[in-house]
Amino acid sequence: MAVTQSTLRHTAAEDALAAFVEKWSDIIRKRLRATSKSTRILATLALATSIILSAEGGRRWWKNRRDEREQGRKLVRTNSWLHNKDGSRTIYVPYKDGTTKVVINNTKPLTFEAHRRLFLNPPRVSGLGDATVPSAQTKPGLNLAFLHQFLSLMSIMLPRWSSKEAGLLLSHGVFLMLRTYLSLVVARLDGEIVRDLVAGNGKAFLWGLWCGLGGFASYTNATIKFLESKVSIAFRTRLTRYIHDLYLNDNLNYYKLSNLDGGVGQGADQFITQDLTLFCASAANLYSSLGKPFVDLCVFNYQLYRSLGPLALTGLLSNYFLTASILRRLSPPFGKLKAVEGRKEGDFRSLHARLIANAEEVAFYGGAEMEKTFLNKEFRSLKSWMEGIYMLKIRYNILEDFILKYSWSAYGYLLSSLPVFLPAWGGIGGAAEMANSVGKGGRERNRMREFITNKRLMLSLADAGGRMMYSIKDLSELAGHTSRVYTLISTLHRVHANAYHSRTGQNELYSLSDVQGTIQKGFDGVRFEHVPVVAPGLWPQGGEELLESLSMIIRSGEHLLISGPNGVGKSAIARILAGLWPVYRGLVSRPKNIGQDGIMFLPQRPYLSPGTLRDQVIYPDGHLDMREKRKSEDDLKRVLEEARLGYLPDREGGWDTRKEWKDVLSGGEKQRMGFARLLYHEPKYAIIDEGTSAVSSDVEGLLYETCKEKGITLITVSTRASLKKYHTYNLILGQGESGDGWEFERIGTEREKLQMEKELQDLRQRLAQVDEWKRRRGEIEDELAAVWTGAGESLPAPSYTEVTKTETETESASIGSASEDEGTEEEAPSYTEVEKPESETEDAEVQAQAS
Ligand SMILES: Nc1ncnc2c1ncn2[C@@H]1O[C@H](COP(=O)(O)OP(=O)(O)OP(=O)(O)O)[C@@H](O)[C@H]1O
Repeated sequence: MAVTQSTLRHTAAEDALAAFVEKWSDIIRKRLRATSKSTRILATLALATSIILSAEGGRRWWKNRRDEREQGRKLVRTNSWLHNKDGSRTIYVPYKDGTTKVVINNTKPLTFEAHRRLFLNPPRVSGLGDATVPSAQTKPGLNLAFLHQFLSLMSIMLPRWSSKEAGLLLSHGVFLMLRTYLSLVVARLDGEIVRDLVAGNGKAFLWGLWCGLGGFASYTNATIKFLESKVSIAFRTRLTRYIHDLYLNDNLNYYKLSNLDGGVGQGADQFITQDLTLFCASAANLYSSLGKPFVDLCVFNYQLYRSLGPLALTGLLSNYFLTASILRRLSPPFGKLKAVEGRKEGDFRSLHARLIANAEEVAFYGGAEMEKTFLNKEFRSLKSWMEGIYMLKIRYNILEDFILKYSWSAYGYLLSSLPVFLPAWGGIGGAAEMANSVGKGGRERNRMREFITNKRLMLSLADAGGRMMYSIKDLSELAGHTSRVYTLISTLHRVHANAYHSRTGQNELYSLSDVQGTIQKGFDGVRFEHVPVVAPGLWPQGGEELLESLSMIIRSGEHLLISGPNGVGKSAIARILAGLWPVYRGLVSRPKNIGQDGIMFLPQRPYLSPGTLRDQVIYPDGHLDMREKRKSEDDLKRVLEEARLGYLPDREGGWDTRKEWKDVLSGGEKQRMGFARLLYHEPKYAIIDEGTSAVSSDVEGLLYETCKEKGITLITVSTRASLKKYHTYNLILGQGESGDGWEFERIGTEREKLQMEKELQDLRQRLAQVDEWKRRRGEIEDELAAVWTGAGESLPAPSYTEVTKTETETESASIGSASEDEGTEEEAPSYTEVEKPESETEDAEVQAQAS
């Protein structure tokens, strides 16, 4: 029977297909017959052209894709990217077997300017204060400040309604609605299944079980979760790129943020990694966890209003407000607690990062115990803070459950009884009560039905309302994360725009609001005009003056040595010149940035970047920049040889080797790598801060001479006087009694000549004593000769080598026949042995000094 059925169905399907094909071929045939010959030729030509064109298009597309894949692989291998004409960058990231192309658009300066108002001049009503102290003034929580902060961040995360993020939010919303709709359909289906079961309708019952709604609902739920993660990562991408653009740019904000401003403490790492992630995740989660209950609340409230009347609705609404205000009043300040927790997490993490960065130094000192103490102390502080939060959460949860679960249900019964006790106010239910057209039994059944319906509604409503109320806690935690991210961005804006204004109207001396000097870029030389050298304090504190006023000028080809005792401010001059520290007064002129006509700084602590060996030599250039400069690997090899590092590519396994270079290279090698960079970039000016302290003195000389040969004007910061010979000028700091004086002099001037002459005079005086020493030696030799003759035999004075031999022989002889030999023969050579070489050495020394 079953077989017959399937065969039947099979033939029916074939028939239908045949009929379909027949029908359409008929139509096409008829149309063709109706068209003229020329139209047919034209159509054939058009078809042939389009086939040819699309084949060519396909071929080109395929070729482009292949080229792109090839380029991607190459760029990934060399760790570099493409600069596009509009300032954006194209990078390739590994994806599956190949690479995928990502275009990164830099945030435009105009966007930063537009946002500055939001972050530096918040509306007065938000209570965020002025730009001087961004958000630390206001406690993070559910207040207007939170609203302002959140909306400001939203303007970055959702820049346009046509952006990808808006699309994601929209589709997320659609799926959320779909889920609400599906839960309604499922509820109805539930009812139908029960009805069919009770009615004994097996076919309909099974059909109800097998309908594909379950699969669709699961798909919807999974998609909602997926879209939530997509929204979160899209928000995070926007914010991270924005922050990176503001953090890493020519204004050196990454240095100034922690060294001059201090608004975000030790650094931005915890803010950018942890707090940003938490903020984006909870913002995306809140959208879905608040969206559905909100829709439910609106729908169910309307239905209850219809069945229970206006009084019940007023009661319901006042209940919400009352509950929300009680919960808000009695809830601990979760926002603030979260913000402090974030800070403590950051401190703990940065201690670990510090240990990793300084592992070798700590290991040499054997400082594990001490470091452990620091780490445990920080962790204890974090742990007790978190325990405190959990204790507060328990109390809050008890209160929350009591109100939302028990008081609300009692209140619900009260509202459901309204149509019975106050029928005039009881909506449709009350009207039914008052109509009183049915008998007593009928009225009770009606009341029962109404009550059950209302209770169902009330339960759903309580669920939705409860979820909204539970979200109060999530919201205040979100407020904590929001405040952290807002603080970071507003501090970055403040550093970027240099927006330091004194609140009292009076500037503290040498604070960041007291910067009056000028820095001029593009000058062919280095010039300081009445510039105080000041070590800055963290805003709003003032700085510490190291030198009152410095004036000097260095032109191309004039090399300068800045010397002086430790901590006097030698590196400080380099920091001012590089723009790390502000020019508080006067004028600083310098060449433009790194480049052929520019200036390059070699810092005191050598820095090695992550990447290949090639990247170390060409830093801060990338591989593509190197190509654009038309430099080849042979050039790099030559540069390494000049820096006495020619063996590195062979030793490390080629230019593409990637290693933790800071551990692989020795101290001296790191410094020589700095010189290799200098010789690669060949800037016109270079500032070398203690750049050869770990390099042997013969190589040091060669490095200096090579740089000078290449036409690099050197400004060296060093305590080593031996470097003087490579320079034209010397700036000596730490002069005078208080140590804040300085002298700027030419090396090899009249004064220096006088000094040298004084030293020569000393030498001559010592040489004059040489004749005296010679006479004395003659006397001693005469005396000795007399002693020898007295012993009965005159021996020539033994040479140094002979002495060594004699000594050994003497030793063995003395072991063999200690009693036989008398002291005279053996003792005499040892006397001469000491005397002669000593006098010879003296002679040599004196001659060397004289020469
Ligand atoms: N980031 C900073 N913020 C504030 N003050 C600083 C900072 N860095 C250094 N200082 C202070 O500035 C002063 C000068 O430091 P600088 O590094 O210029 O000394 P230096 O003469 O180069 O010493 P050395 O020969 O030891 O390198 C020091 O007293 C130091 O404490």
